[in-house]
Amino acid sequence: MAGHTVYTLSEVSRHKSKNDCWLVIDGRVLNVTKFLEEHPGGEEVLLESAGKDATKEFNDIGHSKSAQNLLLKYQIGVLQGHTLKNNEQVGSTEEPKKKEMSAFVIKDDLTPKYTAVVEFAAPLLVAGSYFCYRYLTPSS
Ligand code: HEM
Repeated sequence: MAGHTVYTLSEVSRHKSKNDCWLVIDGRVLNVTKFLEEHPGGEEVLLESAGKDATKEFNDIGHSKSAQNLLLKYQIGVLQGHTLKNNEQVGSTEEPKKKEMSAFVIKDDLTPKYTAVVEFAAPLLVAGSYFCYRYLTPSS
C-alpha cells in the first residue's frame, strides 16, 4: 500500500545515492533504491534524477501504463503541497468511463413504442389504399 507520509523536497534531496535513492514523480515520493538495477532504462538515468522531482523526465520518456502503475510499488509518501486525487491511480492513467454500446442498449422510454406503431401501420395503410383503389373502383 502506498505511503501517506508527507515529505518536503529538501528531505527527498538527502536521498540521492546508489544505496539510498528517492525521487518524486507526480507528487509521489518514491524510494527506488531496490529498483535501480531492475530499471529497463538503466540505473544511471534514475541516479541523475535522484533526490529531485523527476516528473518531467518520467513523462518525456513516454513510460508505459505498467511503468506508471509500478510507481505505486515504490511510493513511500507524498510531496508536501501535493494532494493525490486517487491514491490507487497515477495522474493521467485514470480509467476512462466505459462507453455503452448503444446498439445493444434497450432504452426504457416510451417514444420508440409510438414510432413502432406508426412504422408498422403506415405500410399497411398504403397497401390497403392501393388494394381499394385497384379492385374496388369500377374499371372503365
Ligand atoms: C520509479 C520510477 C520509474 C519507473 C517505475 C520506471 C519504469 C520503467 C519501465 C517499466 C520501463 C520499460 C519501458 C516501459 O514500460 O515504458 C522504463 C524505461 C525507461 N525509463 Fe523508466 N522508470 C522510472 C523512472 C524513470 C526516470 C526518472 C527516467 C529519467 C529519465 C526514466 C527513463 C527511462 C528510459 C530512458 C527508459 C528506456 C526507454 C526505451 O528503451 O525506449 N525512467 N522505465
